[in-house]
Amino acid sequence: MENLTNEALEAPGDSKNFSVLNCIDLSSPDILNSVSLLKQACLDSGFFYVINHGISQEFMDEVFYQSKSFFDLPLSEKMKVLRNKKHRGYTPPFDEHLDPVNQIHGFEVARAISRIIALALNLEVDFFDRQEMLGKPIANLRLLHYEGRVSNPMKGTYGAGAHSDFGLITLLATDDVFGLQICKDKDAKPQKWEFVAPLKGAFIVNLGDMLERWSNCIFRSTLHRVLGNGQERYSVRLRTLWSLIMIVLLNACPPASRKRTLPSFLLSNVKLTCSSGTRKLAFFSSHTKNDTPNSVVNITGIFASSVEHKGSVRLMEVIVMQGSLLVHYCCEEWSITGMKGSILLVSVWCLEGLTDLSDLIFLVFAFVLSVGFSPTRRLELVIAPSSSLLM
Ligand SMILES: O=C(O)CCC(=O)C(=O)O
Ligand SMILES: [Fe+2]
Repeated sequence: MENLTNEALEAPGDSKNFSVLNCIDLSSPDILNSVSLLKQACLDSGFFYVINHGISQEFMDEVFYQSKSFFDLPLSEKMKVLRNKKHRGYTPPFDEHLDPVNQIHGFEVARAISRIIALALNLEVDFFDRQEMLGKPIANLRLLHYEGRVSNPMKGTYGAGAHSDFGLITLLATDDVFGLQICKDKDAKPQKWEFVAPLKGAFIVNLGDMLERWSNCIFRSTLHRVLGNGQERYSVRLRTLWSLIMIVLLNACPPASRKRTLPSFLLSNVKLTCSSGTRKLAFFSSHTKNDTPNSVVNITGIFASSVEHKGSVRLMEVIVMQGSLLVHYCCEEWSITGMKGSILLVSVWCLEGLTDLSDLIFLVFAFVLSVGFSPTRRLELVIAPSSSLLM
């Protein structure tokens, strides 16, 4: 457990406890300036503010008002809308409530930001904002209520524990109570946590793990957490993922090396035949400059086959949004004097409730077969309910 004093909980009067974030004005005609500010922020912490996003203050005030009214209801009332198996509804002690109307507003902001992100990655402006990507995004809107408890990091109690968000980007609106902290370097000892100040009318935006991966670890998905200081706190969070079905194949360099080359992206469509029929998939791959384009991804038969990197499979990650599933697959070769092998790690995160187990089994085995499983490989399969991720 980290070695923290209660200073971390004090209302941050001292500016050195703050992270100074760039502010992107979505209404600004100076797009080059926005791209530059956003790129700087994405390289630094992956956190920034957006202002003039087109969602009115009156609307946000109403959202917070409704949120507060809901959380003020007696528990018995709230339990009537207990979350369902798709994780929609009330979740004690955290509360969530899906409002599709509000999501439409949020998507427009996410779309506008994704266009600037694309430019910052030297991609076509509509790279992320196209039908396959954000056409029918999976998104998750939460109204969060932190009861007025005082967190104690030394005892491991938090408003929300340290995590990074998965997905593309997260939009966060908070009231004016401090609590959100980021840690730019998770490996630093001791870790340094900085407050992100609430900014009236702005959304705090942070990049998710997927964007970190897609950008070859250049853009950051930063660890963050929420500390309670005794005051009640409300926030509204929209996480955007992608369209319903998508495969992302990445021939990423080992994360440890954090190689600093911008990937180029290749987009094509493949068909996947699985237990519930043929599905059209948007297929994305990235490759580093050293790879020969197209040799990186070799699609055979019904599924993508292994990723070649200088003749051998080095590291491959496949992330599949299969309706409600997110499968994260990683194959890494190791070699210790005289011994060689590889590790296969398949994590299956069930985002919306596991509805079709046969699809899941199919996917896992397709992955394993596609790289040629051998006894020297260790296979780890992690199936985690979404609630453990959606903290
Ligand atoms: O409430 C906040 O300030 C942050 C919430 C958060 O990080 C999350 O829900 O992923
Ligand atoms: Fe988060």
